[in-house]
Amino acid sequence: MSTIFKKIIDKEIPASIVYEDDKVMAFKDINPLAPVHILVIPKKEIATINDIKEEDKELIGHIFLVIGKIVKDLGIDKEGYRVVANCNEFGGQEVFHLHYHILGGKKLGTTLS
Ligand SMILES: CCNC(=O)OC[C@H]1O[C@@H](n2cnc3c(=O)[nH]c(N)nc32)[C@H](O)[C@@H]1O
Repeated sequence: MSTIFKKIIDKEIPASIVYEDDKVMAFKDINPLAPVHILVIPKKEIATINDIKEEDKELIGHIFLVIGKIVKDLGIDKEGYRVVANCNEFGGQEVFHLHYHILGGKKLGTTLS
């Protein structure tokens, strides 16, 4: 089942893209919860963390290197930021296309639940 993120990948709907290569895209969250709130997604349609396969390990590693590049480009690498991935209902996942949230730009609270 296609998601709204697939439409963003296919440029069918707009997004404020901050990074793109052949395997990964990053764009600003439409409902930012912090001064910096970016979503980093694989272009490959992987629904949740549960669906990541052995064959995806290079891709997942690449996603984290892209996160490292984005936070450096934004100048928030040293002050700090949060990377969050939600899985399924209890994890609060709303869009079933794997995505990593980068939250930063302010001191974030410690509540993790
Ligand atoms: C709530 C955490 N669980 C989750 O699944 O996060 C999905 C995240 O995707 C965001 N979002 C939804 N639709 C769109 C859209 O069309 N465009 C953009 N740029 N972001 C979107 C939403 O605000 C949420 O933070």
